[in-house]
Amino acid sequence: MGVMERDLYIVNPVQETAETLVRYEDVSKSYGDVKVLKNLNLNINKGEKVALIGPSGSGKTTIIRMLMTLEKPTSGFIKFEDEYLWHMVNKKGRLVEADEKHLRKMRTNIGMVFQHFNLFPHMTILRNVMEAPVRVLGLTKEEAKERAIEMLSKVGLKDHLDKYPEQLSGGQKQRVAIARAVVMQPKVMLFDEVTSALDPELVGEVLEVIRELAIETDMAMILVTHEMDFAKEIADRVVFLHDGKIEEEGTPKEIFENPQSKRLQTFLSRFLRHEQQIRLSE
Ligand SMILES: Nc1ncnc2c1ncn2[C@@H]1O[C@H](COP(=O)(O)OP(=O)(O)OP(=O)(O)O)[C@@H](O)[C@H]1O
Repeated sequence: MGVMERDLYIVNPVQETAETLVRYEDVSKSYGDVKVLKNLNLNINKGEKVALIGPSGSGKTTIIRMLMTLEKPTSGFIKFEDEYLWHMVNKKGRLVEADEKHLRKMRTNIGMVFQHFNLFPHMTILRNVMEAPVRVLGLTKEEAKERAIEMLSKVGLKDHLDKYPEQLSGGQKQRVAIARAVVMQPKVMLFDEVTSALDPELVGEVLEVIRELAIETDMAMILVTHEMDFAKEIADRVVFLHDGKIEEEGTPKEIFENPQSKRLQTFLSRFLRHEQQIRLSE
């Protein structure tokens, strides 16, 4: 790819196309006086797998929490297909703040897996996965059960349906959490550092499940991750954030093999040094 094309890609003109699923339009987020996201413009296409990388505090988690409707943007718009997430058109045809009903409807398109599994401790694994399809989608118990068993089989937990979360390892719990989100058939799945609370030997099994989902499904995925090899392998696009802004973005090959900005180069070299240290100490 020539230099000009690459430069254009970094600048990211974020044109909306028929393929656009999610679009952050000039989105800023502040906590008090602290601006943690600064005029973010970002397109996520249907089915696209996007990895968000960057130093601690650069705003990665905030980006996906706003999409999950857990944090409200201070300014700007988040478009989801033909609608806005945090806004809706009222009877007079004006764009106004979304009400709870609108947010609830929009949320059904979005699935999220957190660092900590957030399973219901008093429910079996099967009930954990069946609960939302019955309550939110209105499926019958039988339909939800069938769907849940299929999903739990996919993540390798068919033999644990009647167990409770406390009887499972961290890796298994995280696989249940993934099944619980994916069973809703969202259009986009959000993964927020889903392996960072796990013992190192359990990381692989969770990444493997996500990798398979990435290959098999046409859901879009946004992953906040510190697993660079994983990002390299499954992402269509990698977005590097620094201090609340997109500093650089590109294909994994561009970002990891030919980083342009000094900050990205520094970030990656620190990361590699850190990984080498871990390997040496093992
Ligand atoms: N509820 C909150 N109140 C105040 N400040 C917050 C809140 N949530 C996040 N922040 C701040 O916003 C900034 C961005 O946080 P965010 O979690 O999005 O970063 P991050 O890139 O995901 O970092 P990390 O890799 O450490 O998770 C940080 O400085 C954080 O301290």
